[in-house]
Formats: sequence, C-alpha cells, structure tokens
Amino acid sequence: MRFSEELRRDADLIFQSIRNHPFVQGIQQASLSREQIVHYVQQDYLYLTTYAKVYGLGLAKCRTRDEMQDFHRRIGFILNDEVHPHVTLCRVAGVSYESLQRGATLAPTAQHYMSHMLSCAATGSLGEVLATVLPCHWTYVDLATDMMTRVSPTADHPFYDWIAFYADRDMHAGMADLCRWLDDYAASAGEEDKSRMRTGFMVSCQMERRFFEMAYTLESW
Ligand SMILES: Cc1ncc(CN)c(N)n1
Repeated sequence: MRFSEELRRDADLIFQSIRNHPFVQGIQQASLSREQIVHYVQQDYLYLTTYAKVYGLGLAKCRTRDEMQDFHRRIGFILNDEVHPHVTLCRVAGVSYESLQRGATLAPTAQHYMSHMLSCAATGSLGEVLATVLPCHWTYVDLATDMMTRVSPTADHPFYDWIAFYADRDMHAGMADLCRWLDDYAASAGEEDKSRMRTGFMVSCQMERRFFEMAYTLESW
C-alpha cells in the first residue's frame, strides 16, 4: 500500500465526518445562514493566505527546480484561482468579498490550524510539509465529489460553482500529483520522518473538520 493510501485509510472516519458535517450539509442543502458564510469566508481568506506562505516555506526545502515549479504553481493557484469559491459564497451571502478581507479577527480554530501548518513548515522536513498540506486539498475534493455524485446539483443550485470548483478534474489531478510526490518522498524517508508526516497529516485532517465546526458555530474567543 502506498504511503498516501495508508494515511487516507487511517483518516477515513474523519473524512466521513467532514462529509456529514452540518456546515458541509448546509452547502449541499443551501441552508447556511448569511453569518455562517461570512464567518467562513473571513477565516478562510486568512487561512489560505497562510497556506500560500506554507507552500513558500516548502519551496525553500525543495531539492530540484521541478519541485520548486510545483509549489510555485500551487501558490499561483491559491492567489489567483481559489478566490472564485469565496466569490461564490459572497454572492450567496449578498456581501462584497473586499469588505470581508479587512479587519477580521482570527478565530481560535483558524489560528490553531495556521500555527500547526506554519510550525511544520518552519521546523519539519519537505515530507512533513507535503503531508501537512495534503488534507486541505484532499478533504475538499472528497466532499465536493461526494456531493456531485450523490446530489448531482444543477447550475441553479446557489453553491453550484463552489461545489463544481472543488470537484473539478484539475483538482483531482493536483491532488493525485501531491500524493505521488509524497509517496516518492516517503519511499526513501526514515521511520522518524514518516511518523512526523503521519502526525502532520492527521492533525490537519482533524483541523479541517474543526474549521467547518468553527464556521457553523460562529466560533469566537
Ligand atoms: C480550511 C480550508 N481547507 C481547505 C480548503 C480548500 N483548499 C480551504 N479553502 N479552506
């Protein structure tokens, strides 16, 4: 079994609970309140900004220019493309995206998740960075693909663009590339490094679930 398959197997219950989380169900049923959407977008804007920086720290650990190109492309994707799902959510909530980018205070869970990623990226190996960022990609591809398969939303669904963005083929391809990179790295990694990679992955999976909980409950300090 490949290393990424092992990780996915170990995190299966968390993936399932993310699919069934009330916030995710709220997207599927278009039943989220305006406040829940706004809270999510404000926190996610801050989160994705940090996520791009984590890729930057990963880039500094790369061994080849091809690897550097990969992180470089992924940073561009966050800064240029991953604004679209936020814009979709803002349209549903009836607020301007620009207004949500100013002055939001980090909620405890978002802060915890960002600190986890930053500390792995600052002190860990390239493998730890790959394992720690992977759930961000994987859980969204998983939940969106699950929605597309089970609910088949049509273009008039308010969150259709959000769901379609994360269920897209390119998202699947980007995730498969990341898994391959992680598997290649793990093939020659020591046991201690792999153990830290497992921890980084599992904590990020837990934080993905809690991030939805944070948005659903409008968590604050
Ligand atoms: C917290 C979180 N995790 C994952 C994603 C999808 N890249 C996101 N936008 N926000």
